[in-house]
Amino acid sequence: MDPILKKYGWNSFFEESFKDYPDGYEAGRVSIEYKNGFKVLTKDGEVRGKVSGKLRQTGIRPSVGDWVVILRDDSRTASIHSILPRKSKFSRKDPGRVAGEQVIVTNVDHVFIVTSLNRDFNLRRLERYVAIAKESGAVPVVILSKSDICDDPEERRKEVEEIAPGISVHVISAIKNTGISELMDYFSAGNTVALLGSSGVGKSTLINMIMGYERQKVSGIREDDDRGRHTTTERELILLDGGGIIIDNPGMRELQLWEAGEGLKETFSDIEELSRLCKFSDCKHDTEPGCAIKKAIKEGTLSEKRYQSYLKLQREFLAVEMKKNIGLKNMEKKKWKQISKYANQIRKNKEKGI
Ligand SMILES: Nc1nc2c(ncn2[C@@H]2O[C@H](COP(=O)(O)OP(=O)(O)OP(=O)(O)O)[C@@H](O)[C@H]2O)c(=O)[nH]1
Ligand SMILES: [Zn+2]
Repeated sequence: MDPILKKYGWNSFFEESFKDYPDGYEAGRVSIEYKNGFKVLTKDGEVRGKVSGKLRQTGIRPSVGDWVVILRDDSRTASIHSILPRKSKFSRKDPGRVAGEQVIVTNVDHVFIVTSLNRDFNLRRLERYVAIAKESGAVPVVILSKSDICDDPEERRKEVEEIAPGISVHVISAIKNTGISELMDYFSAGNTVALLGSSGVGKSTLINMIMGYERQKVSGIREDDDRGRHTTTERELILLDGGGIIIDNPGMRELQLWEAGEGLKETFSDIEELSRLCKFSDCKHDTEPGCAIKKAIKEGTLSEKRYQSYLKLQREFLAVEMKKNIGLKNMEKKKWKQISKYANQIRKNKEKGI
């Protein structure tokens, strides 16, 4: 396996889907998305990648983090022929389309869910982020930041561990430089970490500390101005000196539960398990007798707030699913409209003898 690609996160999973490509095709990882192209890291350095006509037709666009298959035009430019299957994927509803999916980043191994130990601390929001992270296929890690301004960080840690069983929780302070060296274990060679969290929780500060220097804002880099290209996002996949990969990730703030069926179930596995104990298999956990959820709430083994949070996220998820279906139906309608228009045209041409 190529040692340089390995540094960028290449592994047997991607190798397996790449192995049947003929000679001349190369694998590379998308590190930045520009308005009309991508920066792709290859074993021979960076190239500027453009999506091939065939890939464009599929409607699937590469995202930061993707492993892509390229054919070079020359040493610095290449066309992107395909996207290798993704190990994990963060997406949200495309703000520009009714029910379009916008993939934000892919192939993330660990996602740091950062929340600060001040007013931002909110167990319900954490549950939501954990569900999104689980659904993506990445492993969630909770980072409780700014412990220096919290009276009882260990108490908060316990609360988080309760709602997110099995998930690692780290308490850190950038000011006091505590808890950060433990995070370095996640930056082993080839492992990709992305950060998720509200504005102001200290994500940039943490990235700077991990990188060991004050990183320039990606948006400030305008290396392509001379050719009229600009970065469209501030997202960048960065290789750390000590190995490991970090995706600096402003866009992840507005993530919705785009796809969260399994992620939601896993996050609330306690509730899912309880509901299996209800007397009726279609129990609405409302007024039915023998309801295990109502019983657990009454006995204090399940918190009412957690149950409400579960219901809320489930409603949100169902609403998105509905929108998706409406979007699909509209797409279908449009397609048939086009087909009948085309058929009419053919008929008219025939009548005219064209
Ligand atoms: N008290 C305290 N403040 C911190 C700590 N880490 C970061 N801050 C401060 O929190 C503020 C926000 O930090 P940022 O790193 O910019 O937060 P961010 O999450 O990157 O915010 P966005 O870029 O808006 O997403 C800054 O004023 C930091 O100095 C910490 O450990 N303790
Ligand atoms: Zn029930």
